[in-house]
Amino acid sequence: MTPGDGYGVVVIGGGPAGVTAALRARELGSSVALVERGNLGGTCTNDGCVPTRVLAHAARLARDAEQFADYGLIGEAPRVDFARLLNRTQRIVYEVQEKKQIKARLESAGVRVFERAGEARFSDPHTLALDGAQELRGEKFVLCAGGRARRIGFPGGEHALTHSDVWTMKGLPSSVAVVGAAATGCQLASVFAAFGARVRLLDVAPRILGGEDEAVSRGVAEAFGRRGIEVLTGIGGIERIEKAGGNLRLFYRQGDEGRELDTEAVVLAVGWPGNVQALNLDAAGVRAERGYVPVDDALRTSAPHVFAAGDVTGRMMLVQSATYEGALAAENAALGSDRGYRHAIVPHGGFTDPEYAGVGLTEDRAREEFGEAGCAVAVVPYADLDRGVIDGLPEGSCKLVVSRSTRRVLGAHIVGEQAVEVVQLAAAAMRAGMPVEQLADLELAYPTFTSIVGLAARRIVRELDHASPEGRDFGHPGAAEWEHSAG
Ligand SMILES: Cc1cc2nc3c(=O)[nH]c(=O)nc-3n(C[C@H](O)[C@H](O)[C@H](O)COP(=O)(O)OP(=O)(O)OC[C@H]3O[C@@H](n4cnc5c(N)ncnc54)[C@H](O)[C@@H]3O)c2cc1C
Ligand SMILES: NC(=O)c1ccc[n+]([C@@H]2O[C@H](COP(=O)([O-])OP(=O)(O)OC[C@H]3O[C@@H](n4cnc5c(N)ncnc54)[C@H](O)[C@@H]3O)[C@@H](O)[C@H]2O)c1
Repeated sequence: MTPGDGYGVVVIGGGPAGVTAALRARELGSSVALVERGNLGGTCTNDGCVPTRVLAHAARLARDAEQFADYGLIGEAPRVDFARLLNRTQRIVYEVQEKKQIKARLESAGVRVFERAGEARFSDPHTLALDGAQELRGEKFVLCAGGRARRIGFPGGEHALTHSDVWTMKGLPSSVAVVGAAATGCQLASVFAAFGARVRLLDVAPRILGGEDEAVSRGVAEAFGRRGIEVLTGIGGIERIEKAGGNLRLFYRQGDEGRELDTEAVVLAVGWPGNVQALNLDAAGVRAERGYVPVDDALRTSAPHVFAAGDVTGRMMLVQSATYEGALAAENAALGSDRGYRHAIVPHGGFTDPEYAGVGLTEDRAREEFGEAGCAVAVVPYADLDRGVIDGLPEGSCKLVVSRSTRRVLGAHIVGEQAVEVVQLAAAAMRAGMPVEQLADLELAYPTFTSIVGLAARRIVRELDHASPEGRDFGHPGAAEWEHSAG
């Protein structure tokens, strides 16, 4: 490729990673083109975070209405009009698009945008073929093609839906079997249950939310049980789906036994492979592995002129990480630099009821890395919070994991109201390298859910003080706390 021939940086994908990459590369002076096969916004705006969060908000409103009578409010308990809710969901996706004005923003920054351009595919290392025989040449490329819901092959699999099909449902199914109990599956199970559907949640893994701290898995599973969601973990796999009257019959294995359940809908949430196939990566010399594009810490693929960011790398499939990676890949592509990065402190969570969240090492991982005796752990129940009692939401707990030698926070894992917001405080403390004593000292606002992080930190400080040879004896841990529960 000769200088002046084509764009300095071509970005494939108009989701969070691609849009950030294009803006950053342009900011650094490159000529930039962005190709999106469909609508700008990616899974995040169109099919994932935004519409899912709308359903979670509606579920929250329905749940809050259950407290009306307790708080002296008179009114009928609402029923869901699912079709209307899905209209609202589409409306909000549109409003978020309108708010962001992604195309105008890219274009005013000087990015050439090819939207609804069909699948881009490499025809040689520096050329992309777009639908309609158009060609696009680039010196460097940033692959931000995201991922898609995995489909598993079994007889009758065509009767199963994915989360993308939920947006066009005609009405609320009376019963749903959600297969896959990680972030997507748990959120879907939670909202369907909140609207009154009978929900069965199945997973081959021994526990739901298998990537989270064990306390989070247990806390959410128990809470789901209290809400009538049947959690079926450790299944041997799905065998087939058959039509049975107006319903579906799902056959699955549990140990040596074949089992079945009848349900109106089956939704698969069994994984999220990268969108690699259509890209014809071989033509660019880019290696794909197990459905993703592997990258080094500088986000470089196996071809030195091609970078990748976001879900397509299979590293950390979250919006905040996709945007970080998009910016970094663009810098390395535009500047020819080699700056590396590994995700370490990534607060994340799910908008289930109750919410869950985590950041840093799980307790098990921390004990593996720092030794059994190297960690101090406190678990504070939400019931200790006055705010939990005030709002009638005492369910959940906050676990804080701290290194005994450095006194730094290694991880925080929360189940309970506003958990995804609360965890950000622990993340900030981790990023600042704050000793747990400083976190314990913060005069956090009362009465808030976030103050649970302070309670956990103070519990650990007391424990560490007790344990140190020069430590002073403050008496029973927790005795000097204003917020506590006798239970
Ligand atoms: C149900 C659900 C809920 C989620 N909720 C959250 C949440 O609450 N918080 C959070 O942080 N994350 C959430 N996620 C994850 C989040 O959506 C992703 O991590 C994020 O969208 C990744 O951004 P990306 O830019 O890498 O990919 P995407 O957002 O998927 O964007 C990739 C884009 O590339 C385009 N593309 C693909 N192939 C081609 C091609 N060959 N040519 C041209 N264009 C192409 C696609 O059309 C797409 O627009 C959720 C995911 C799901 C499925
Ligand atoms: N709130 C959020 O931030 C949010 C929400 C949704 C998704 N995401 C992100 O999107 C990515 C994909 O998440 P996901 O939940 O869709 O997929 P996942 O790959 O994280 O989990 C898939 C689940 O399906 C199970 N599974 C696999 N095969 C199965 C089978 N044959 N039968 C039964 N169970 C099976 C796995 O054990 C696992 O629990 C994740 O990285 C996640 O972080 C984030």
